[in-house]
Amino acid sequence: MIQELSYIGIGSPRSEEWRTYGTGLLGTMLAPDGPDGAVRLAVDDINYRIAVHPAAEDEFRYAGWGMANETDLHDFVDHLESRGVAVYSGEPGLCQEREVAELAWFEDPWGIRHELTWGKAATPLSFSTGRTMRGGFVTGDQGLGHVVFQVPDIEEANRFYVDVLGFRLSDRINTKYVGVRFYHVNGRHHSLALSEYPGHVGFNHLMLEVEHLDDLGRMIDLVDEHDVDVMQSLGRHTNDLMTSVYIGSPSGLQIEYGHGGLTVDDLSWVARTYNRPSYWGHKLSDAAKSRVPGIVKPIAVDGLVAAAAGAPR
Ligand SMILES: Cc1ccc(O)c(O)c1CC[C@@H]1C(=O)CC[C@]2(C)C(=O)CC[C@@H]12
Ligand SMILES: [Fe+2]
Repeated sequence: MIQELSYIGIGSPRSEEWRTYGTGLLGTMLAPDGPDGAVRLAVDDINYRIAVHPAAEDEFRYAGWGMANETDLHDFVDHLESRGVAVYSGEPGLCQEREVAELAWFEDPWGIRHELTWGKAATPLSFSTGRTMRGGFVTGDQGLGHVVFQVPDIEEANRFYVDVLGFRLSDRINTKYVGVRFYHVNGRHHSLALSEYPGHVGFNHLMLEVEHLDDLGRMIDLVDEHDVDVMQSLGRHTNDLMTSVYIGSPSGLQIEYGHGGLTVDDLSWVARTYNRPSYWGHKLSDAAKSRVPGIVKPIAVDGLVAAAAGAPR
């Protein structure tokens, strides 16, 4: 079973800007660069959890999921193969770069790459925040945070992520405009959410949760000192009760910066359907309305690009 969201990687022409964005605004810690010059950021004593690889265009590269141990990883790979998923084992050089003991990877039906790992390197007492903060990030047995992908077909995605990968549904939010499903793999209300976006596949946001409301408030104060837009104003979500703000980044994806998220207990949890995303706030800014929602690409349909075939952008 997948235990946690462990790390993520993106590619970006503006990777260098993540040094000041990551430390001065997010409050993450700069870790040593990767072998390709990737900017790497730590949010706790795990050596790094966010990698921004230099690339010609913004792209989602991979999400890394942590397994409990080597037996669990091997059993899970066997399970995936029995369900017809092509799984590739990570070469020693790749394991070294990700700083994990072992790695296996596969792609979802639309090419979103997932890496299954165990034994990621940690250095006790190594973490300190990149800017002055009252506390740190909420990680531990809740993992890095959560990732949200846009997929062209939410029902097909649900079959893959739930029936094959074992993500557990926390709840759904269905509005006039969008359908989103939220999934947990540990106490965190969701480590993964999927939003339906016909004709497209995308990476909308990474959520990082801080222990103290003050550190969310101060981040909002600091936005003006960086070349960054607020995409959704401060608000509180109906399902996970998270108080958060969404900001842009140098690389297309958004960062949801939150505090006070709910934890779930599988023994008693019952999935609900909500008809609105937030109790209050989370107003879309003009910047958000004028921009593509994340690192979003049209998917190929019968050799044509969906956008060219008339799908909504
Ligand atoms: C509604 C909600 C609850 C908890 C969260 O952590 C969270 O990020 C959200 C917002 C999800 C958000 C949305 O509702 C509108 C459509 C969005 C912008 C997408 O296309 C992906 C994320 C989606
Ligand atoms: Fe979120």
